Amino acid sequence: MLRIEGLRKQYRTGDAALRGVDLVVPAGEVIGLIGPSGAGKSTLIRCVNRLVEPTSGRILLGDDEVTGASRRALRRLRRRMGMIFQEFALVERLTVMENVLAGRLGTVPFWRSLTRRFPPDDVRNAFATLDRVGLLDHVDKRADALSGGQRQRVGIARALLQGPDLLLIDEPTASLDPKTSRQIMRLIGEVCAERRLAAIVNIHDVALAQMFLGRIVGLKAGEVVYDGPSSGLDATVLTRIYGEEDWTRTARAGEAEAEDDGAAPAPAVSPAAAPVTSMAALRAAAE
Ligand SMILES: Nc1ncnc2c1ncn2[C@@H]1O[C@H](COP(=O)(O)OP(=O)(O)OP(=O)(O)O)[C@@H](O)[C@H]1O
Repeated sequence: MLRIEGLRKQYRTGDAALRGVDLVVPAGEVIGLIGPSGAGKSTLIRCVNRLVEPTSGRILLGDDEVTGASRRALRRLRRRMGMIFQEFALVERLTVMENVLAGRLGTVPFWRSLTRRFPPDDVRNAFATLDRVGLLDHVDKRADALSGGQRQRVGIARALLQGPDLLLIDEPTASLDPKTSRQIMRLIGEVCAERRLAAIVNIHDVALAQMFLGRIVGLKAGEVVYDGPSSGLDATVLTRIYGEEDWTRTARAGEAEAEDDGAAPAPAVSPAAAPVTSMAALRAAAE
């Protein structure tokens, strides 16, 4: 569970990006964070893992306080937070498997990374995770040979391999076509439910958020102006969040049925150990 209490962020420039945000995300729940440009969505996500230092307030992951944690404690806490990015953040010249194993770099001893061997359990887990996200046939492909949807699946698998309690997901579908976007959103919802992960998805596409996420938090000028079911996102609420516009079509689009994407459901395990070609690149990606 993630708990945020009275979170404020004032940048040195004087911008008050967050003005007292309270939010609880239970294990297994994925919330959609929406709001106009500049509302504070990215700041909120970055405060949770303290890439941006909060000005005041408390953030707790389970029973552990993120705010005020020492550098060492923060490193440990960050391992429990998987990040998924809009631009995927893959190492282009490395394979799918190597990119996914990068999710374990924070936990393997340095000598193992030098010998380019990961513990067999990590490798088994990587195969099972790649199977779960539908990429088992692509483990040896280089990242730069993948489609956008496949790249995002690698990003999801890498975050999952960390064994996180929380996923912080920044615009996961911004560079994807509409059908692939639906597949990725569906996959995120499924894996979070299966693994009881809390997740925050920063998302601009309101209809997509409404279609796949049960709960929506609307930010405006650093304040939560809506926190409720996605079915409650009607024209009045959208006006409160974004301002005046004809919202009738957006609100209706979110009610449309999602299409089936045929994602592979059953995990299979392969025990082979994977050599890693560039540990420096993997470490860079993991930091
Ligand atoms: N590094 C920074 N230094 C100073 N001000 C910043 C910084 N980052 C963000 N801000 C300001 O904080 C406010 C919130 O920005 P933030 O990027 O969190 O919004 P957002 O909702 O994620 O916007 P978008 O949807 O466009 O990404 C804005 O006024 C922005 O100008």
